[in-house]
Amino acid sequence: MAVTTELLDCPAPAKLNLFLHVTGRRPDGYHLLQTAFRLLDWGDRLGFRLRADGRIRRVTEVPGVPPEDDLVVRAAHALRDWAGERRGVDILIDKHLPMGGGLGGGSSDAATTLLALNRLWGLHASRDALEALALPLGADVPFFVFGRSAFAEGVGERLTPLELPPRWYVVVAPGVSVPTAAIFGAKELTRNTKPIKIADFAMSATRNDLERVARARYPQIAAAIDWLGAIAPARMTGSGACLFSEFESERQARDVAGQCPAPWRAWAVRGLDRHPLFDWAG
Ligand SMILES: C[C@](O)(CO)[C@H](O)COP(=O)(O)OP(=O)(O)OC[C@H]1O[C@@H](n2ccc(N)nc2=O)[C@H](O)[C@@H]1O
Ligand SMILES: Nc1ncnc2c1ncn2[C@@H]1O[C@H](COP(=O)(O)OP(=O)(O)OP(=O)(O)O)[C@@H](O)[C@H]1O
Repeated sequence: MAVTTELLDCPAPAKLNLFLHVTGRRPDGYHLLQTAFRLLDWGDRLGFRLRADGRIRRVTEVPGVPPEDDLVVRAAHALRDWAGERRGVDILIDKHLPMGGGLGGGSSDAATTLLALNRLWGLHASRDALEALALPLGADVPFFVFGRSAFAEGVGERLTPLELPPRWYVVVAPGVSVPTAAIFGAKELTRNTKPIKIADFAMSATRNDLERVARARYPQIAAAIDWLGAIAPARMTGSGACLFSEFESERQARDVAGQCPAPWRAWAVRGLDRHPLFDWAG
């Protein structure tokens, strides 16, 4: 029988890939990347309630994602098996991030689950241990556990902290959902960008190598990048579909977001330096 306890309410912030270079491909088909991750002050919210009976249940419907496939459920099982924990949890999801948006919504939900259950179950797992559990769940999940702006290499799991200036972003969702695997699998994708040094990272000297493929396949993405790009330099995040521009002030960002034509959606959001649950890993 479930025990009624307090709900632990936790944020699952979005990320942007400020740039994304594809530098190679591993024999297993996964791609070697260089990217700069930035957390955003905007995301999903998750609720966790302890269960004494050992069951792990997602108690909210997420359209298109059966509970057994949900990364939050898979993350909870991975952590419980690793720790030998006997208690369970009910998980509520309040989705705000567009799915298949390149904002890392599912990955961030999974990382928040690892961080929250580490606390709820009193496991005291180290950040390194949580990052190791995170990687099999998805290439972006270790970054959200790492919890700071980062320069990432490998498939995204080799993370170096990156100091970034305070910035605002306009994020535009062009109303399509992009399957990451199809973009990485495209024949026309270039996979030989020369590696850069972390110290050489600058927005103007980098790009998103996945953007050309996504633009060609999704005219809505091309049209939205062209609209935003006429106002400020604009770029796709991750494998799309969302795109963004960077601004120094909230006022500029809000002004541009307010001009976004329907049916596209736009948000003005602040870049974060730290994940709000940063202290929840040892
Ligand atoms: C595009 C990014 O969001 C950039 O941060 C990530 O590289 C994708 O991370 P993710 O959504 O967590 O992706 P995963 O769930 O691990 O992988 C989805 C699929 O994308 C492809 N994939 C992903 C990451 C990577 N470095 N190389 C790949 O080729 C693989 O076909 C994989 O089956
Ligand atoms: N909790 C979850 N929230 C969203 N998607 C989930 C979740 N669990 C599993 N998924 C699956 O993951 C897929 C990708 O969703 P997500 O929103 O993370 O994409 P994304 O923002 O493009 O991610 P990335 O930037 O990491 O490529 C969804 O289409 C869905 O099938």
